[in-house]
Amino acid sequence: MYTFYWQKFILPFWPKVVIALASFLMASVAGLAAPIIIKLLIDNVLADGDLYQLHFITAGIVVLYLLRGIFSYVYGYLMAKVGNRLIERMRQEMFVKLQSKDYAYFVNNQTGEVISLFSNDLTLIQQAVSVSIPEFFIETLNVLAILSIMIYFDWQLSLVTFATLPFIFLVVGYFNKKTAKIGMLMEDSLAKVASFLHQTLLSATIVKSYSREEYEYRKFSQRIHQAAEEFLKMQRLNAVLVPLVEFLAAIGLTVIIWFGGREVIDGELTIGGMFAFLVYIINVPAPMRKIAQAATSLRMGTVAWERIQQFESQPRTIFDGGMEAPKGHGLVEFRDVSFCYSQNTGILHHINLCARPGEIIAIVGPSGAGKSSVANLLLRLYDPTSGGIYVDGVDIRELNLASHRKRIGFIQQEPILFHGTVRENIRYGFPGASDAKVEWAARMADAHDFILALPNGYETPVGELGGLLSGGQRQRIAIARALILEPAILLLDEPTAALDSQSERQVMESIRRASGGRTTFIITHRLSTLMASDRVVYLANGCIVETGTHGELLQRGGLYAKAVALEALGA
Ligand SMILES: Nc1ncnc2c1ncn2[C@@H]1O[C@H](COP(=O)(O)OP(=O)(O)OP(=O)(O)O)[C@@H](O)[C@H]1O
Repeated sequence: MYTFYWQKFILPFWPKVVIALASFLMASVAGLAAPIIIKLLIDNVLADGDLYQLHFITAGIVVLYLLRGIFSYVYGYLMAKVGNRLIERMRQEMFVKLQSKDYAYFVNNQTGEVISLFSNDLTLIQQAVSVSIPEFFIETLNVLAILSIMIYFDWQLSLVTFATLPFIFLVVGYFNKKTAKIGMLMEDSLAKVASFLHQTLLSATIVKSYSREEYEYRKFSQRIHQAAEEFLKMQRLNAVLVPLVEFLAAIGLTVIIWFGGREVIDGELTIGGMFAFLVYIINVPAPMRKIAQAATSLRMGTVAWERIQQFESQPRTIFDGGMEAPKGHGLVEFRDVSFCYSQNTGILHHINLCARPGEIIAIVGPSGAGKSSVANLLLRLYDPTSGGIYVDGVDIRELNLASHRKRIGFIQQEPILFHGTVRENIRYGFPGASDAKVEWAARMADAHDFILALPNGYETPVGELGGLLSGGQRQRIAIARALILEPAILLLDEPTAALDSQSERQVMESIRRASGGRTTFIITHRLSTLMASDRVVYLANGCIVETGTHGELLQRGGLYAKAVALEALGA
């Protein structure tokens, strides 16, 4: 945390940080001077009845507090500015890191917890860095300065008064430890609430269709109740801490009145000196509380920092090969490919497959056979455990990831459209595409006519995740979005599974048109799609068990023919 503080906060912003800290020091010095002025006022001005000095000192007090106000403002403003800038940079850096994460990271981590890293954890770091660390050091200096001035004035009275301080330290330290512990639990609970909320938003249709609102409400309430309980515990601790510290400080005050009063009566201390002492000791609890709060917030910031470190340091497994993908026709070869996800035993075994440009290959098989895993490997979301995938004769691990993926038009069962217009969505992968190109892609995907019939044509907003369009329309826009890059390979994972038969016909028509001249893989269980393919690859338990045209495989009477007869082609 401290290396981070130095490298990310002090070094890049040092002029502002130095001015801010200097202002904070000046504001503290102005605060420290006040009791000395009170002493002057009582011992010299009031005792001598000097009216001129009284005016002078009164004006001095106004100026002193005005300066204190100005310095506090400069400190607060500059620190907030630097803190915001730091967090802005960190968010940008984290976003870049997030986008470069392996696909496996997104599968294995809860979205809400990742969002919480970007919101809660960064806010904790901002608080620690721009408020707590400077406050911790400067308020410590402040307390030390108060104590030194007190010793300078009257070391005996100081020592008697200080006898109460260790108790204040002990109490503050104890509460500090407890609050930090609860604070961390609270952060965890809040991250879980965020995660739950995110899942609820994503699954709104399921919750509604199963009428599980009450059940989800109860689960949400449980989580939020836990976070609220922890928050209450924290507030209760603070509520005890403040009066306790004030009580201990009041004991110090009583000591000064008793011991200092005797010194005044004996003529060893002036009345002004005793007042100055009282003002100083009254001023001790506030910085002590700030130190304690700063220490708590520092601890929470450190935990948040560790969580972010963990997020940033998770190793990647998919590396960019660096080589630009050569312009080719999209000849795809799986050469003896085997694969397993980290926690699984073998998923794919010795897959050998060659798909030529212009060919439509249907991948079929029972659920869990490994069909989507084949797609994941071709997209390089994962790498094979052994063997290799070659496109136009080059191992895809040697290629630049983006240039490889841009050659593949990937279409999923449930296409994700972004909040924006139809045109923006089609242009997503090719921001510089002309309107004519967008229209070309839409025509190729058989989407142009229905787009023109929308209220604002290509400028019609598609709604959150494309919710304002029908499933078939969303799918055809997704096909247009893939086609605008003129990919050599089309990869379709159950593109019509979620559609009714009329939408399926329309989408199939657009796929047929789109696949012309490209190497096309369709993972499907629809018979109509299978019959349109040039070759069927039947997968079972991660192995290719049969391959041939639909007709050939039916004639062979093997597993595929049995699956067709039983209408069990996998999903
Ligand atoms: N990200 C993952 N991490 C670990 N295991 C996974 C992952 N994705 C899939 N699997 C496992 O790998 C096996 C093959 O899954 P895959 O999704 O490739 O099958 P599929 O044939 O496409 O199935 P379906 O037709 O049901 O979609 C399954 O046993 C599944 O549990």
